[in-house]
Amino acid sequence: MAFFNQLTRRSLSQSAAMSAAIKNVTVIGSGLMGAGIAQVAAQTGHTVTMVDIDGEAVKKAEKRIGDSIHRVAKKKFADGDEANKFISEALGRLSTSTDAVSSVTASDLVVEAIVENLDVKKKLFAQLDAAAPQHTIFASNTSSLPIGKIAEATNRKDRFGGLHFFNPVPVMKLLEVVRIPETSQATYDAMVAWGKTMGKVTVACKDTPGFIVNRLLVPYMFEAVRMVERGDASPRDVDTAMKLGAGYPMGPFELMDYVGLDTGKFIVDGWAKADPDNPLFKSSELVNKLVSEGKFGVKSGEGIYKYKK
Ligand SMILES: CCCCCCCC(=O)CC(=O)SCCNC(=O)CCNC(=O)[C@H](O)C(C)(C)COP(=O)(O)OP(=O)(O)OC[C@H]1O[C@@H](n2cnc3c(N)ncnc32)[C@H](O)[C@@H]1OP(=O)(O)O
Ligand SMILES: NC(=O)C1=CN([C@@H]2O[C@H](COP(=O)(O)OP(=O)(O)OC[C@H]3O[C@@H](n4cnc5c(N)ncnc54)[C@H](O)[C@@H]3O)[C@@H](O)[C@H]2O)C=CC1
Repeated sequence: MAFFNQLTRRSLSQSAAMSAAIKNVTVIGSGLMGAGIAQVAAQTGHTVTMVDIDGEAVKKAEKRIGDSIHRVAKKKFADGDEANKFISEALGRLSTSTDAVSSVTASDLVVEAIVENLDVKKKLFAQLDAAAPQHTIFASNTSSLPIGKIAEATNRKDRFGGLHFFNPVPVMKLLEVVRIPETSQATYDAMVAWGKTMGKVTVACKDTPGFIVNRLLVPYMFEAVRMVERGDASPRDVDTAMKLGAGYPMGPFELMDYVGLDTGKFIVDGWAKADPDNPLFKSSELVNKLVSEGKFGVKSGEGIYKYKK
């Protein structure tokens, strides 16, 4: 018992040391998710570098962060001066870059939120592994790819895990923390502790397809698409039905447009490849067609529905 307590104390103090050390955060990818993660990290006192290969994407992200942080501050502070102070301090902690490798040299934690493609993620992590300090924890925000496969690109599997946020990050309270067999206890504890400093409620999940939420949500969305493809109901009526009949804040088609049909397609295509006989992972002609036309949803101005640009 004394030995166990000693071990527990040691691992707790190790993880406390690691989480206390998470001050500098690099977020790679400044799309829907990366911008949200960078914003919340800056709001909660971290020094943040937000990186994207695309300079235009960085500019768009800065605009989205500006809008979102004003909404957050308005809700948080009745006093306008306090709200302005909160905004300017948070934005003061956030810088941007288009060079991933040079942005991790002083990083304690790297959260990757780039395109949902295994080879692209592995290539990025291999480059970062060579440049980041030894203590730096690497995490992927992937929706559907195996964390263990992404980690193979590095020599730091013990300091690698999944940190899966939800869209919109400043609003959604959940963070799924995913460990692979090699993730050390200290790394896992540091990721959970960091999630709490980000104001999130964490749940633990093994490295299984879709973790918890997406394993349930993605088949539900694609079943809604199949219903429309069969001509059983219109997207509008399905959305209305699920909002008013099941209490969901958005119907499945509104949510697909919100998260991005391209991301949805990457997810089911990947799962179908790994498990071709699973009827829940069948792709959809409608989604494939929209994605091939560049209709990704809200972010491109059109998906299932049309949006004002
Ligand atoms: C194809 C399959 C692909 C799957 C892809 C994988 C995806 C993943 O890996 C995991 C995911 O993220 S799944 C998506 C999870 N997200 C959801 O389910 C969102 C559902 N929608 C909602 O909760 C609300 O409609 C929502 C909160 C979005 C908006 O709420 P409302 O409709 O009530 O609209 P508002 O009145 O504008 O907002 C309500 C309150 O929230 C604040 N707010 C909204 N957006 C914000 C943002 N971006 N930044 C900061 N604050 C924001 C807003 O201020 C408002 O606050 P109150 O003034 O207090 O009401
Ligand atoms: N959209 C959603 O609701 C959610 C998405 N995710 C996951 O988060 C990740 C990002 O998704 P989104 O933000 O929706 O995508 P997005 O398409 O909005 O943004 C991705 C960004 O990554 C950039 N990028 C691509 N390759 C890069 C590289 N090598 N280096 C630096 N930047 C690069 C792109 O220029 C783009 O700006 C994906 O893995 C996705 O599965 C996780 C939770 C929710």
